[in-house]
Amino acid sequence: MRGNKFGKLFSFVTFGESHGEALGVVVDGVSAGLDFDLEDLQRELDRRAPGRVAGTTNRKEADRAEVLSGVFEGKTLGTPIAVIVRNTNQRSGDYDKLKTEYRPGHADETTQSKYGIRDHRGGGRSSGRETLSRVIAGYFAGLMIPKINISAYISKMGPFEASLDDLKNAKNIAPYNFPLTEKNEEIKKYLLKLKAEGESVGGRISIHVTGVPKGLGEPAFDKLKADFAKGLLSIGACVSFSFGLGEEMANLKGSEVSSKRENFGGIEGGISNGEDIFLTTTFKPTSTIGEKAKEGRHDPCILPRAVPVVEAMVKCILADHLLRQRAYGDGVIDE
Ligand SMILES: Cc1cc2nc3c(=O)[nH]c(=O)nc-3n(C[C@H](O)[C@H](O)[C@H](O)COP(=O)(O)O)c2cc1C
Ligand SMILES: C=C(O[C@@H]1CC(C(=O)O)=C[C@@H](OP(=O)(O)O)[C@H]1O)C(=O)O
Repeated sequence: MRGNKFGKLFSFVTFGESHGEALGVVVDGVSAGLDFDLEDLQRELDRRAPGRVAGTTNRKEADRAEVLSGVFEGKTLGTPIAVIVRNTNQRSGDYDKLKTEYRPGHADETTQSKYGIRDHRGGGRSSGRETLSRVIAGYFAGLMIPKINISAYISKMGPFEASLDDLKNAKNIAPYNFPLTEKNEEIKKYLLKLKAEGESVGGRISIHVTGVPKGLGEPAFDKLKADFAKGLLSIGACVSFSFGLGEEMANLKGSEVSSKRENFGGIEGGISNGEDIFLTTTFKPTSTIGEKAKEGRHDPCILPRAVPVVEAMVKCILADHLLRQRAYGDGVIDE
């Protein structure tokens, strides 16, 4: 099975299955001498971890990061960084039926027919649990881009909608990552009801990035927007990506779209223009529904726990492009 590596100069390989021994990541391209803080890394993992928030999966995992290499006396060494997280709370019997019963929209049928073998337990390699490895990579990417700030939030989840202004007015949007935190109790009830009914719902995650230097991205295949698309669409259950006004552009005239540079979301010609970046991703409703959802431990909505994953992928892509820009020495570096 190929395609386990992401990035060019800042790159990482993720490994592990949801019901195996452990999952983890090897991150390559992290500069030497950066301050490493295990508590900060753990905080990022905790934001995504299962079993913490009512109305998400009940699988309780400590998700403790074990750093195996690449860090010495609180600093990065510049060598490959390997981190693992052990699985401790698998309930593999929940998946017995799924050996042969395939869930529309999940990876069961396509993986089985492509490889002739799969670890069916917990979705195996295709579990949303794989994304803990991305969160670890994102932590190290963040060390590489200290001047860039990335905030992702749920802009739509079922009937709940929020805007960037709502985010700007909010202090701490945990645990649901929805900016109108006064709705948290309602959200909890809504998600618990979906769970009890074996139903699921999708929505949108929006991302606001500040402090991005001008000049990241190349004009043809390595456009910054193209790498965002690939990185974000590679997150399980993400079904679309857009930037700036995105899909709304289909309904607008040129004079309306070009009236504000902001409408292009900080990327023109595939290259960052030095302004804030605005991205949007859509997530489908969780594929495990009905009796399988009621019997098992699933997220009735993926969005609350996908927010830190989205932020991590954006960090990795920006760190990679920043390194590429420095290395190629082609064009102006505006840092
Ligand atoms: C954080 C996170 C949690 C997820 N939780 C579940 C879940 O509990 N049940 C489920 O069926 N899918 C869940 N998914 C979605 C599956 O992982 C995803 O559908 C699967 O990897 C197939 O990929 P695709 O949907 O992109 O085709 C989750 C995804 C993420 C990112
Ligand atoms: C364990 C996690 O989420 C899992 C993602 C997932 C899926 O199909 O993607 C299915 C469930 O797995 P299990 O049945 O083993 O509990 C979720 O709990 C996690 O994100 O860490």
